[in-house]
Amino acid sequence: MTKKIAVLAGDGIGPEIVAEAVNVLNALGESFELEHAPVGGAGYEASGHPLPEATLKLAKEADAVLFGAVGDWKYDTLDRPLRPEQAILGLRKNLGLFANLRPAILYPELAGASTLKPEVVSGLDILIIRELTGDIYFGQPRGVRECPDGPFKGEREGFDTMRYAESEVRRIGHVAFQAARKRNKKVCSVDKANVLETFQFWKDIMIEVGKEYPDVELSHMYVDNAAMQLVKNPKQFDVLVTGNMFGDILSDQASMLTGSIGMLPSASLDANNKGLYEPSHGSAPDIAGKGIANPLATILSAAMMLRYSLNMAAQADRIEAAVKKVLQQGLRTADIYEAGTTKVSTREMGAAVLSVL
Ligand SMILES: NC(=O)C1=CN([C@@H]2O[C@H](COP(=O)(O)OP(=O)(O)OC[C@H]3O[C@@H](n4cnc5c(N)ncnc54)[C@H](O)[C@@H]3O)[C@@H](O)[C@H]2O)C=CC1
Ligand SMILES: CC(C)CC(=O)C(=O)O
Ligand SMILES: [Mg+2]
Repeated sequence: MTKKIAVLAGDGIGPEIVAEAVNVLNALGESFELEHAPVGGAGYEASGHPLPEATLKLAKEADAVLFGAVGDWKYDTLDRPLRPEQAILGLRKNLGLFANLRPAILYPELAGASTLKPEVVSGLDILIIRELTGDIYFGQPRGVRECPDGPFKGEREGFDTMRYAESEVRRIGHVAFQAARKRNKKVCSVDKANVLETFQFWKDIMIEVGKEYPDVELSHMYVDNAAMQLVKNPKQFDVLVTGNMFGDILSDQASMLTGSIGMLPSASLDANNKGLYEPSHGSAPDIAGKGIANPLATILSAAMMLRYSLNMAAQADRIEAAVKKVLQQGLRTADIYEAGTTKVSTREMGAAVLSVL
C-alpha cells in the first residue's frame, strides 16, 4: 500500500536538507506519496500562522512526517503564538509525539571531526531519549506579570511552570527501558532531583518503572554532572532518559561527540510509533542559502522514519549503509571537513548518497 509522507521543510536550511532526503526516498523504488506543506516562518508567510490548519491536517492524516527545521531571527519579535517555533511545538503536542529518540553514533571515519579526542569518542553509540510534550516547555501558567510577593514585589517578572504528570513520566520510562532491552541494557535517568520537586518525582517514578525491568540496570545522574560526563567519558552511557528541556540541551551537546550537529537524526513518536522525523538541529539561519549545510542528519532521520513508522527496515539499512559509504569515500560537508578529505556541498553530499544507494 502506498505510504503517505507529509513533507514539511520549514525555514532556513530546512528546504535545502529536506530536498536531499526526499531525493533519497524517491530513489528507493517504493511507492511513496509525498505531500509538501508550509510550516514555521514559511507557514506564517503563506497563511498568517506558523502551523496552518491544512498543514496540521496533513500531518495527522499522513503515515509519517518528514520535517526540516523552523525559525529565523526575523520572526523573533512576533507575538509568541505566531513565532515559527510554535509550529514544531504544536505538531509535537497535537500528534502526541511524547518520545524523542536521538541516537548519537560516531561513524569511525568522523573520529577526527569531533572536537573530543578520538579515544574518548571512538565506538560511541548512545541513545538519548527526551520526553517531548511536557516539562517547562509546555507547563502553564507562564508569562510576564507583576511580581506578587518577595523581595522583587511590584517589579515585572518572567515565569514558566515546570511540571510532569505521573503518566507522562511512566510512559517515557517504559520507552527507555524497552529501548535499553534491545541494546546494552543500561538506562541512566538524568534529573535535578537535588533541587527540583518535579525531578525528584521523576526519579521516584523512574525507580518504580525500573522494577518492571529487572534485566535493565537503572542509574541516576544530576543533569549538571551528566553534561560533564558526556564530555569526559560518553561511552559509559547506553540509554539516557530525561525531560524535555534537559534532553534538548544534552542532545545538542552529544551531537558534537559525533562530529557535528549535522549528523544527529531524530524520531519523535507517539504511543503507536506514528512519528515525525527531523534532524536534531535548527534552521541554521547563519548558513541558510549557502548550499553548505550537512544533509546527513535529515537523510538519517528519513531512515529512522522507514524503520520506526513505515515498517521498512531493509530500506532504512540501505540508506544508513549509503551514508557510511560516502563517509568512507572521504566526502565531507564543511561542518565535518578535515584535512585530507573532500569538501562537498549539500547537493553534492545528497547526490553522493544517491549514487551508492
Ligand atoms: N526543530 C526545530 O525546528 C528547531 C528550530 N530551532 C530554531 O532554529 C533557529 C536557529 O537556532 P540555533 O540556536 O542557531 O540552532 P541551529 O541548530 O539552527 O544552529 C546551531 C549551529 O549549528 C550549525 N548547524 C546546524 N545544523 C547544521 C547542519 N545541518 N549543517 C551544518 N551546520 C549546522 C549552524 O550553522 C549554527 O552555527 C532558531 O530560530 C531556533 O529557534 C532550533 C532548534 C530546533
Ligand atoms: C523549538 C525548540 C524546542 C526546538 C529544539 O530546540 C529541539 O527540538 O531540539
Ligand atoms: Mg534543540
